[in-house]
Amino acid sequence: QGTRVGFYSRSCPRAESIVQSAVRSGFNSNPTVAPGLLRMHFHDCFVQGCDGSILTNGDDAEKMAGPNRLLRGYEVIDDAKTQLEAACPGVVSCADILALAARDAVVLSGGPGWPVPTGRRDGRVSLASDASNLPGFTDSIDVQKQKFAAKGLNTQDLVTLVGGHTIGTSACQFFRYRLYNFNSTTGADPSIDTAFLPQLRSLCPEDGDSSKRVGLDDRSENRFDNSFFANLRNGRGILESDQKLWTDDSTKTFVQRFLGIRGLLGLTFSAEFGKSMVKMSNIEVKALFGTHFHQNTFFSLFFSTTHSLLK
Ligand code: HEM
Ligand SMILES: [Ca+2]
Ligand SMILES: [Ca+2]
Repeated sequence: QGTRVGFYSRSCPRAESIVQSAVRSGFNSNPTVAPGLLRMHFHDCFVQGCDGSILTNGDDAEKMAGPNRLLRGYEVIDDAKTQLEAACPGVVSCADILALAARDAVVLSGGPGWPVPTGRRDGRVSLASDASNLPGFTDSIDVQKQKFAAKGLNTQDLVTLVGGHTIGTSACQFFRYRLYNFNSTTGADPSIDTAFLPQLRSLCPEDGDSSKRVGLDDRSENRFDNSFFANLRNGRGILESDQKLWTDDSTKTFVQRFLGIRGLLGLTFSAEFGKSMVKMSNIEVKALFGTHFHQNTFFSLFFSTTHSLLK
């Protein structure tokens, strides 16, 4: 794929620990940067590949697009970049900082760690109009699957990665329409647990503040755990797109497997999450000479040569 674990082990040996300490100190002063950084990496990878394009400033840059406007944690990436430039000027890409920071954010939230392949090049293109690749909260399962498949991610990756909603929050604006006048018979989206509905309505009143935030994983928004999937089973998903993972048979099986439903081959969320994250973080990785093949060839030649020279 053009990336490999330990890419900076010679050129900037402290790279990973510098990112980790920046994420930790950002998290200590504001824990919401953890979900923020995980989501930022996802939004980077789905637009122009994992190339740091989400970080570019400008009136028409990606970060100005609707789905990106509420991203959080930019200050943590800036802090890590500043420290890395002091330690190893011009070596570590912003795309790699995002990939490492997403992993570190999951670990700080009590989730799994995984080795992050590095060696991404930063891109130069960042256009708000490209953000239409990103999945939307009203997307059907078919559309969600198509958008993930377009990035080389299968149905299991979709369910696993959306499991990232085990941490973090959503503004009322993205799901309030499910609570009032959703359809003429019941008033609310019928897939919402009837015991949960009054709670959601009091958190997001019909004429209330649309920027008010509600945990995506009810009662476990700070903990990277399995609870998100149990909430889907119980009709307690917050986003329409999340709750549909339970109504559609093709995705429901994976939710059930994460829940360890009897008769189905079990899947361990923490282990699968790391694997799917590595796949996601290799989306359209920029190569030095235009193709992945060339980049791989270049690096393996380069490293085997330097290695034998150093021996
Ligand atoms: C069908 C796919 C997805 C849709 C439609 C979707 C949509 C959303 C929406 C609408 C929010 C609320 C944003 C806000 O109010 O600030 C959100 C939050 C979040 N998303 Fe997703 N998402 C998807 C997949 C993913 C994936 C693959 C990841 C990571 C692997 C992810 C990680 C997060 C996190 C961590 C938050 C909380 C952000 C925070 O607290 O600041 N999402 N998502
Ligand atoms: Ca990108
Ligand atoms: Ca959780």
